[in-house]
Amino acid sequence: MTETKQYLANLEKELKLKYPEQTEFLQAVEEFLGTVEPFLVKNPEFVEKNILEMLLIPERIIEFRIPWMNDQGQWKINRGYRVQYNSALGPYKGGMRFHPTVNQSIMKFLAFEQIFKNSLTSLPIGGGKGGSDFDPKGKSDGEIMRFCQSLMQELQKYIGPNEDVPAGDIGVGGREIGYLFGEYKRLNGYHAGVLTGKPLSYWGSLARTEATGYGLVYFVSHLLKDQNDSFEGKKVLVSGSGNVAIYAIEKAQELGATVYGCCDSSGSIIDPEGIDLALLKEIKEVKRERINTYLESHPNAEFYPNQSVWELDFKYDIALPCATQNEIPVELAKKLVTNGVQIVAEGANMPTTLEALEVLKANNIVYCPGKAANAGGVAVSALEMAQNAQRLPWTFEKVDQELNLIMKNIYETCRDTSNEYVGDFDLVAGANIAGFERVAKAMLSQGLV
Ligand SMILES: NC(=O)C1=CN([C@@H]2O[C@H](COP(=O)(O)OP(=O)(O)OC[C@H]3O[C@@H](n4cnc5c(N)ncnc54)[C@H](OP(=O)(O)O)[C@@H]3O)[C@@H](O)[C@H]2O)C=CC1
Ligand SMILES: O=C(O)CCC(=O)C(=O)O
Repeated sequence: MTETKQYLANLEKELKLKYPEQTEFLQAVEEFLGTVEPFLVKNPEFVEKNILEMLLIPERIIEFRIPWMNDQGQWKINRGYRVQYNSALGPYKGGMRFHPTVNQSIMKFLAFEQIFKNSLTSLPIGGGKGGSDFDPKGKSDGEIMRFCQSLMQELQKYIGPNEDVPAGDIGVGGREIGYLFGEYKRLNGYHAGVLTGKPLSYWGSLARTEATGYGLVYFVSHLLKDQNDSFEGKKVLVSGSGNVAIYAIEKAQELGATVYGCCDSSGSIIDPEGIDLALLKEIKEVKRERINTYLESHPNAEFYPNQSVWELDFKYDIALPCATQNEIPVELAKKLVTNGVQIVAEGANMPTTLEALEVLKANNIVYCPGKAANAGGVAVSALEMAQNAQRLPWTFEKVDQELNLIMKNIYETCRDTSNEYVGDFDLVAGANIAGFERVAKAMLSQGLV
């Protein structure tokens, strides 16, 4: 084993001993450390100065309780988190997730990945993430509002337009950001730039709602262009049916693909005529219903209860996982292979397990890691911050054009960096090394802080 490999193995071993229960965090770190050796060999100063050990420890983790009252007058308590992981490149930036599975391991993995994602955008944003184990499903508007207000009572002490700028993630969209913003304003005055993903009537950015899904499809379209190919005529499946999934479907359809299926946590639908996106938006964005209600208007579609789209027997070209972490374990990766998939591009954060990734690699399936492919959302959040600071809203076309350029740049950076350091087309290594390089240089020049 080379000295650098040994150094990396020791870092990983120490973390495993310290946090054996933080499986998602350890997984994200293992994937990252497994790819950066060629860069460290060429740039030994980062090993000498122990930048990696510093990078692996979050600058700060804030954990707090969130008391709130339900509609029946009962007292409820949830846990809240904000992981302020790394501020070498700018204020901490990353979403808030409301989901019952949220714990410190999930928060840390998301914030860790966010550092490199944000770095890849080339915009001035550090890495952070937060959320709560609160389950928004089945809650009334009043309950959501009271919960968000209580969360912000505590979180407001730690955030600000130049300190830490949260946004949405699973379970947090425009409605929740609105309630969070209102409470921050009541306590601190009007600071438009303290949150992104705001509704348009008060300093939200046009195209932020669409940005992650559109950005994902732009990323893949630049990859396809490199292969003299395009989305035209491609068969696509998407997991999830939330913000990222819906706008990935919209852009893929616009570019000529047919998206046959998507899902939520209750099951999957396949529509042989292609997903009716207007109906899906009505079900998910307006009525907040379960996905099987799609069949009321499209009886020719099939509903597969409790099955993810990746479990189905269906031939398609492109898989866009847009639901959650580890939704593609090894057995489903094998299923993707037998279903004839050629490209897997992640809208979700870390939806593919490490073992599943090996299966995809072994079968020469092009794999686009989330930290590169889903960076469009946070990139447009940074553009929202720029608009808020300028006090000028940009047009949809301007933001969308910038987004496409940013995704092109991220794709090309990952491709070229992997060629330079690995001598191969490996977008995981490319994303990790290019994302790390910018952060590491900033950390080195800022000294021991
Ligand atoms: N929003 C953004 O800008 C960005 C989001 N991402 C990532 O994209 C993914 C989706 O986020 P987003 O669309 O915003 O979230 P939403 O809450 O809008 O949608 C999430 C979707 O995924 C499904 N889902 C979530 N958890 C599970 C689960 N455990 N099992 C099965 N299905 C599940 C949900 O189904 P159900 O409603 O039934 O739970 C829903 O359809 C996440 O991984 C997020 O981190 C990445 C970059 C930016
Ligand atoms: O827009 C943002 O700041 C957050 C986006 C996010 O949470 C993510 O990229 O995973």
